[in-house]
Amino acid sequence: MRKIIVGSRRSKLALTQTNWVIEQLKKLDPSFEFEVKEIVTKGDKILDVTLSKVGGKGLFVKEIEQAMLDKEIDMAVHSMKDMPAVLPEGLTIGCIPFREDHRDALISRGHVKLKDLKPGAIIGTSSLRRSSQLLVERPDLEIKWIRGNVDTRLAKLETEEYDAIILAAAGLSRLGWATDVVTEFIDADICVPAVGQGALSIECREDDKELLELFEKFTCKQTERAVRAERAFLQKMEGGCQVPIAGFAYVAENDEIVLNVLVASPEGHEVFKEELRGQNPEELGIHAADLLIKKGAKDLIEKVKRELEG
Ligand SMILES: NCc1[nH]cc(CCC(=O)O)c1CC(=O)O
Repeated sequence: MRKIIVGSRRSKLALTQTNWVIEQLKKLDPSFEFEVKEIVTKGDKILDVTLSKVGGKGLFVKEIEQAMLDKEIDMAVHSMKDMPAVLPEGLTIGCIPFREDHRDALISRGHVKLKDLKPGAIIGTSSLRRSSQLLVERPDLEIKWIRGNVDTRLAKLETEEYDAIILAAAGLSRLGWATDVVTEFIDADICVPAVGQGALSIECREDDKELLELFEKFTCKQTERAVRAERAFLQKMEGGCQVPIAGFAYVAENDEIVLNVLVASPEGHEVFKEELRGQNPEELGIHAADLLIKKGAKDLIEKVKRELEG
């Protein structure tokens, strides 16, 4: 019997997701044994700065990927939205399970909805994607950076001066928070979710045929097509983390993929937004990026980069 070593970050969300996936895989095929190996990543150690300032997404994933290449672990479960657009050679996303709620969730003191928050209300988020889109709706809001894991942020809403915070609905539900902690689920047309938000990514070595065969049974084809479109968009945009980029796709009844994308300026003054439909995920994602680039999104990205460097 093969024992699969599963690498996981030590955060409660990461371990919860990892253990949940292991339980599902065991049900699908009881012939494997699993062992979790905890890995502390750079992203977990740096808690005092905005993520976008210290290198963004890759931080949570890189060390885990290295352990996989070194065969210290065989697979890992990541939040899809923490995955960089390009994977290291030799590794692959072997499985994308059914997607949870893709939306962002507003949690406010006294359960006051977004449109009813008092002028100048303080919103806790460290995501440029969320802050810029909220500012489009409510330019008067004040954004205050907040860090820490989901439970820490919820605690800060009680103890620090935030009027509201925004978190991914999926993270909340995976951690066992009932939906009634959420004041308002924000629809994708108001706040386009992060690429991959609400989905999981199970990564393994490209040549691990045994695992890939097992993963086949746990893959959600529709989520996979949607996420592939989103990630093709992300890769083609090459935005880095200083510019708000968002992408969300779903598969409609006729099997067509509907992809919503957004690139915006950090303050929400400039917004490039599109909705496209198509059958081929990669073509659709690239097409979406090309459209935004043509409208000026790439110039905006370059401008923001120059401002940060200069
Ligand atoms: N940025 C951290 C992160 N990475 C994945 C999730 C949770 C949910 C998901 O899978 O999208 C979260 C928390 C959050 O954004 O609220």
